[in-house]
Amino acid sequence: MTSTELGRRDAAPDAAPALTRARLKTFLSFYRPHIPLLLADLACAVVVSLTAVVLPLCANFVTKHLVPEASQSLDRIWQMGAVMLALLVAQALSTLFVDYQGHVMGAKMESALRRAVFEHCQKLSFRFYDNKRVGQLMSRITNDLFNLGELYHHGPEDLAIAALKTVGVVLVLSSLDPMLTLIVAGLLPFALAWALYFGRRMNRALAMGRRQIGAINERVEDSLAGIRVVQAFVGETEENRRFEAENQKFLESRRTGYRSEAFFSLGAEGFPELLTVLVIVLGAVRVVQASLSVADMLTFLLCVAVLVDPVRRLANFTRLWQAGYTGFARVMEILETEPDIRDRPGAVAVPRPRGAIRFENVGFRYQEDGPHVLRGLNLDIQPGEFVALVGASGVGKSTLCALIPRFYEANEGVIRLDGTDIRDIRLDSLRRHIGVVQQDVYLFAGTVADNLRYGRPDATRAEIEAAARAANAHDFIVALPGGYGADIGQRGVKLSGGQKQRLTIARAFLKDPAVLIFDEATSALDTESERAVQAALADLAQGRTTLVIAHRLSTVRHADRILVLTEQGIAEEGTHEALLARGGVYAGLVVGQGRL
Ligand SMILES: Nc1ncnc2c1ncn2[C@@H]1O[C@H](COP(=O)(O)OP(=O)(O)OP(=O)(O)O)[C@@H](O)[C@H]1O
Repeated sequence: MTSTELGRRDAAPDAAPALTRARLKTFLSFYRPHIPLLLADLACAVVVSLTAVVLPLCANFVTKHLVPEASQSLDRIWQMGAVMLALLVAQALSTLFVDYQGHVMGAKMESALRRAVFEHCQKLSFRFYDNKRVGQLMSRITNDLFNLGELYHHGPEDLAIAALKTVGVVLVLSSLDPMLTLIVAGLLPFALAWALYFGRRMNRALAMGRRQIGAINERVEDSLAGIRVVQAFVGETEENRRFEAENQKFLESRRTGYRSEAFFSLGAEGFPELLTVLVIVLGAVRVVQASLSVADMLTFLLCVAVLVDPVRRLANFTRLWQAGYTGFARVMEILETEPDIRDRPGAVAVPRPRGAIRFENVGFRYQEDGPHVLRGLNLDIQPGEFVALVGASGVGKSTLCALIPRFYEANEGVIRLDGTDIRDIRLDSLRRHIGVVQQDVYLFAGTVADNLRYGRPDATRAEIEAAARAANAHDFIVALPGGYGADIGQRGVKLSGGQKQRLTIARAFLKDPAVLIFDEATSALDTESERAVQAALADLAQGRTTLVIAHRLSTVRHADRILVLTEQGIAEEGTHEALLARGGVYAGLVVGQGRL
């Protein structure tokens, strides 16, 4: 399945997907590590069901046989009392086990699947995330998996208890009065149909509610993450309106859900009452006709109470199945999405490369049927060379750089690092040797030190400080309240643009890559910050191959080589002076920026 297909699925109605044999097999396979617990859970479910059936039988025995002979059997009544108490204890202990260990089993399965999904998400490429909404992914990893955990736990137990109780009770009742049993059992399908009908409507509304929660998540995330833009554009009213539209849809789904739930509960509570009245009236008639004893009628009444439980459980199972299986299918869609960028068979880890990069006839497009962003591109970069990439916005500078660490895979041609096709190098090894300082700086919520250490978790405090000094960041870091331990806020909001960029440079210093890709920030920094960033970059570039996507021509001046990218490919290359003298595209760009 492709990530585009997945993106479309999120917008599709939340219908439960078809249950195929293969899917069911996969669904059940997650029980495998928990078979002992599952069997214990089922054994307890058997105990719960049998005790529920045996207790009315005990009552029957006491009222039918022991009470009439009370003078000789008081002791036996006490004994029966003890037996019933023992049954109750067994039932209580089994219920306790099912409620506790059964839930733990479900939670373990849920958490293992959540880990698998999260780990799988880490492997999926940029292309997957280009087509995905984080809010919807979050709702798969949280809500969907919660529903699945519930199904894994309650599903087998509900089915086992419902089946055993129904069969047990019907057997007991038919041994007492087959005719009355037939009437009582004849009502069961109606009760079930009621429960299933309203249960299904309730589920549909619940599913709609879940989808709406995903949409609300998405809105909240988008709006709050972009709060600066919202406030700068005075977009609060529009944001509130868009949020409220989703919120209202959520309310509507809840309203529909609660209406069906009310009818569902009406059936769940009304059905036993109806059966009780029926058994009292018809039972009394049978007693008067001497075809039923009062003791048997009492047993009937006790059994009717037991019989309600399977109906409730079956309705509950359909709800769990609908929510859990839909969740399972949605989660499997992620797990079944093959990472499109993987290690080739036989790919190897390489030692620190010298840093020669070569593009041979490289072509790339983002969508299979989309336009080429790069086509027939040839490029040779020497180890240690400082190369600047310039060109109009959207010509593919960032794309070209993203192909080197294989964030995207070139569709045509070969890219080599020190002569080796990068697809023959293990992905982790390749990326470990390449440092990327992205244009839209991403810092994690946490402290300065945590962020710097990201590329090298074992870095010592001295190494972190050295990297920060090299990136011209040390002085501003120590001036922060808390210094290296200062909390920088979500995505580093408490720092300026230049400070954030210097932190990412320091992070790259610590990683010490052989190849450095620097996508310069387009947003203008003040002169001092720019100078600090430039000096840091110049230091960082020492002794490594550096590819800079330059938006400010001051970055370019001292480059060993400037590549001018146009839609037709590399149109010009040379030093700043040589290209100026040539009076071509580059000279035009320089004039356009008002700098010579
Ligand atoms: N993830 C993506 N999915 C689809 N198309 C994309 C994606 N990223 C970029 N593009 C398209 O590819 C083309 C090249 O984009 P790229 O970001 O490489 O240009 P650039 O030269 O780096 O631009 P800028 O100087 O503005 O950063 C553009 O037309 C852009 O719309």
